[in-house]
Amino acid sequence: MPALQEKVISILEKKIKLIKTGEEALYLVGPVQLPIDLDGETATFQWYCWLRCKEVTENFERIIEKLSSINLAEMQQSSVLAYGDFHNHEDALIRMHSICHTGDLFGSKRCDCGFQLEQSLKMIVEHGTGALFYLANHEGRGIGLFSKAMAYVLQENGFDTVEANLNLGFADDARSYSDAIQVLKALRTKPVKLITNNPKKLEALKNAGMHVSGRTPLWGDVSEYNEKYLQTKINRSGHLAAVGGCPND
Ligand SMILES: Nc1nc2c(ncn2[C@@H]2O[C@H](COP(=O)(O)OP(=O)(O)OP(=O)(O)O)[C@@H](O)[C@H]2O)c(=O)[nH]1
Repeated sequence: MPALQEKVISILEKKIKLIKTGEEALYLVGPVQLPIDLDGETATFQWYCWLRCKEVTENFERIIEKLSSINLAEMQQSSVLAYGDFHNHEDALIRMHSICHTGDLFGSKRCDCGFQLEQSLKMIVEHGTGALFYLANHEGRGIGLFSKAMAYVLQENGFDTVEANLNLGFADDARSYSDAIQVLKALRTKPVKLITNNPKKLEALKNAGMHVSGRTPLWGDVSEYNEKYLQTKINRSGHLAAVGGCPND
């Protein structure tokens, strides 16, 4: 093997972790220092990304060699931004954030996702220790971007969010947290406090054996554009309303 490749492999294999999940494996790469701008202040997170593979091996060279022949850009990967002493600190705040192309990237006001993404990062930094998991296979609550566009068309024709998903043949919520939880366990075993309004996320963590010490709600950025969406989350999807009532009361 040429010298450069050996060098590349020796650099990378120190930064890869194998997480066995039954017959398959997750390969976690990181940490990479990621300085992030939050309201003009720079906060440096430790960024990790993971990939699920059928092959289970500690010979990471095999995995690195395969990368250029699989079209990873066609299937987005999930990642996590950890902050502070995430492994050891007694008290950590975490967010399991479902990808939202329209809200997170475009700043769409039809949902509250973009607001929640930015706010969660700020809350984690303020808290001192935590992590934000950015779950790339969760678009549209697990239906994918193209189907979400169709769901939006239905919503523009009188359907609510839940009805739109159901009428397209999907479950209301098809998200799985299992890979993210495996990664969380690899990074931290101490208790976590979850930023969410969704009790299903708490259940997923508890059912997987994580010690969840509590929940921090996150409502906000209510507008005429997302009012109905937020109400539907509370009335039909089981989200816990803000203290004192619905977020737009
Ligand atoms: N199918 C569908 N998905 C949507 C819609 N608006 C936002 N989403 C997706 O919903 C996901 C976020 O789920 P939410 O139900 O808003 O919130 P949650 O993650 O369950 O709960 P929180 O932790 O409190 O944010 C993201 O993946 C968005 O892409 C919509 O109108 N239809």
